[in-house]
Amino acid sequence: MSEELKQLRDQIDAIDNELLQLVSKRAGLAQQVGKIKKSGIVYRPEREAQILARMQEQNPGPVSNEHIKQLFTEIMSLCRALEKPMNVAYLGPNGTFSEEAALKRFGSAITGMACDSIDDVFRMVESDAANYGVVPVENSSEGAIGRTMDLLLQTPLTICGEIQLPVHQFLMAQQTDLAHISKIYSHPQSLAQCHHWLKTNLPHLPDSALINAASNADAARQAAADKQAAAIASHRAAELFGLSICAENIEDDPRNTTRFLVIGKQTVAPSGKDKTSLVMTTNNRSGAIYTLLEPLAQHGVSMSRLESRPSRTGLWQYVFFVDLEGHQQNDNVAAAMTELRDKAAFLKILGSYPAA
Ligand SMILES: C=C(O[C@@H]1C=C(C(=O)O)C=C[C@H]1O)C(=O)O
Repeated sequence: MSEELKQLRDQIDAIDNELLQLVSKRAGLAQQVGKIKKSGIVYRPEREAQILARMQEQNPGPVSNEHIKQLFTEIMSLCRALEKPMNVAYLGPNGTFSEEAALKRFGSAITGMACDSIDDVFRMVESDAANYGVVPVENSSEGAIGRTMDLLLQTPLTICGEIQLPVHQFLMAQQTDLAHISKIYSHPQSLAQCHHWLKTNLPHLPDSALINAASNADAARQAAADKQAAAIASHRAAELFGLSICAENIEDDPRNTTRFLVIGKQTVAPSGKDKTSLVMTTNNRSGAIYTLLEPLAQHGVSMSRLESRPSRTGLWQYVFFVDLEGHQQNDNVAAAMTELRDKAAFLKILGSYPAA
């Protein structure tokens, strides 16, 4: 080994020793914080969001902000686990984008609970079998996930956070020759997201060869049992089921992103950069939606999302899901909510939480 290399490695070893001492000291402090928390609620999304924002602001480089965020998410994950172990439910099986989203937010020091359906994720949290749930709510190219929105309307749970996950789709099979593929399994939303790529690169496949699966991970499982089949799924699914990657990033829109919500039983304090989600109905007069949006405009509250869903209580009646900028404890949001309570036939605040 050259003298220069040895010197550099000696310095790295010394820094690792210091890092280990610092991480252990931090973990000890988190344990003490855990003892002070009387409510028993360990996870504080607003505090974690502030720490991640500060670390990215102060990041001197050369490590990217994205990697700094991952590193500190992991450090907080292990500190949290020392306060109290945490169960997080998500749409399974393992290898789905929902699992990826859960790990992105909570880090790896959690017990993951893969559920069979979005309904089950809600049930697990409602019954306290899980502390938190992670559910998909919208995709940038395919729009809203209707089931999640319908369940949000009924549930007593609150939204504690949001996760934006760039969704990259991979074509995977037992071998990598596209000519040998006679069918492709995937979740209908992933098939739709790769429509153009499939038509261009596998023109010999009829539409009947594109087979709906319950999830992308389930698609990978089926492809692992059939030599002529391929699956469209996440990179993690290929690893889990021992499949080879035939093509990467085959989504038609490279900015393709899915937004997930964290659901739980707590109200989250303001972080300084928050969102508030609510659902409301009008009294069905003409111009009624204008009446609902007017208080927001008057109090200078920006709306980042407006989505309507059939109300299921009457034909052509709708509920409106609205995301606002700001926390319900902010003066302008609180004032707008007070007015809305008077004007809306029904209003439910789903939660305020740190903006992703
Ligand atoms: C240590 C705490 O508990 C948890 C762990 C945190 C951390 O590791 O920094 C931050 C917030 C909480 O989710 C705390 O509330 O300060």
